[in-house]
Amino acid sequence: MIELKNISKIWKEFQLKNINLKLNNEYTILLGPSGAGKSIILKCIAGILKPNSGRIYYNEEDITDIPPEKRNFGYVPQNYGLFPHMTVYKNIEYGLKLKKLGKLEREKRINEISEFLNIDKLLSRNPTTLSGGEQQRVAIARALILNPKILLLDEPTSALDIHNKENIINELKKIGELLPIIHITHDFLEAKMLGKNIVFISNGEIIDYGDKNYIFNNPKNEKVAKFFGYNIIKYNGRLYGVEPHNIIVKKYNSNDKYEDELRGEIVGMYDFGHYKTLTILLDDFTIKSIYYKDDLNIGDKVLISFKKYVILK
Ligand SMILES: Nc1ncnc2c1ncn2[C@@H]1O[C@H](COP(=O)(O)OP(=O)(O)OP(=O)(O)O)[C@@H](O)[C@H]1O
Repeated sequence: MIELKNISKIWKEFQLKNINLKLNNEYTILLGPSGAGKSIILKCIAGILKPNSGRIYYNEEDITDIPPEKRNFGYVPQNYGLFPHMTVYKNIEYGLKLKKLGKLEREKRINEISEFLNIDKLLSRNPTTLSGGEQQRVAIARALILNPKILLLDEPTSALDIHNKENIINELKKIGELLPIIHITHDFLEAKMLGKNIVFISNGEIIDYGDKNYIFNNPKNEKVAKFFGYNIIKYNGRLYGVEPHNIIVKKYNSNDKYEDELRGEIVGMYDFGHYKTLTILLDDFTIKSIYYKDDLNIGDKVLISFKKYVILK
C-alpha cells in the first residue's frame, strides 16, 4: 500500500539516500538505532517532511505533493503533540471540528473512541495532568477519531514505564487488527511482540526488510545481530551469533571432555525468579545466557554449547 521510490532527504550531517520500500497492510515496525533516519521516513510518509527527491505512493497513487491533512493518515509524534491548553475532550474533538462534523456526531464518536482506549474518565482533564501512558492513549485517540487509512506512530512507548508499556502494546495489537500501522521503535523486544514485518534501518540505509520471523532468525551481519540481542562468539576462526536462550550451559567437572564445547566462567548472575540470566566470561569476551536451574554460582567453571546459531562470518 505505501511505496517509497528513491526517497532521499539530505542535510549536511545526515543523509537518507535512495530509500526504496514497499509496505503492505500488515503491522510494520521501523526498527534501528537512534539517529538512523526512522522518524524522517515516517514524517515523509505523513507528509510533514518533503523528500529532496523521490516519490511516495499510496495504493499506487502518487501522494508526494499532497499535504498531510489531505492524506488522511493518522500521525502520532514522539512527544504526542497534544494541545496543553485544551481538555482531553477538546483535543480529541479538534480534528472533527475541522471536518465540520455536527456536535452530536462528534460527541458520539468521542465517547466510542474514549471507551475503546479506556480514557473515558479523563475527558475533562488537561493533558498536563495526565501520565505518559494516558497522554499516549489520548494522542492515539486524536489520530484514530478521524478514521485514518493508516496509523503512523513515532516511538509510542519510549516515555512509558513497563506497566504502561504493556498496556499500550496490548491496545496497539487490538488497533492493528482494524487498520495498518507503521510503528517506530528501537526496542527489538517491542518489535518482536507487535510487528508482522520489520524494516531495519541504520545510518540512513535500509539494511533488511521482511517478515519478522525471518528477519530475527537471520540477522544480516554482526551489527544487526548485536542489536537483536544475539551473543557474538568467536570460535575456531568463525563468528557465530547465538541468542541467550540458545546457549546451553553445564557445570564443568575436571574429568569432563570438552572437545566440542567452550569453557567459561560465570562472572555475573541475575535472578528473575523462574529463570536466571548468566554472564559468562570466555577468553576475553563475555556472553549472556538464560538458565533455569539453581545449581550454579558466580565463579563456577562451565561448558558452553549452542542449541541453535547463525554463522555471521
Ligand atoms: N531538521 C533537521 N535538520 C538537520 N538534521 C536533522 C533534521 N531532522 C533530523 N535530522 C538528523 O537526521 C538524523 C536522523 O534523524 P531521525 O529523527 O530520523 O532518527 P531516528 O532514527 O528516528 O532516531 P531516534 O530513534 O533517536 O528518534 C539525525 O542525525 C538527526 O539529527
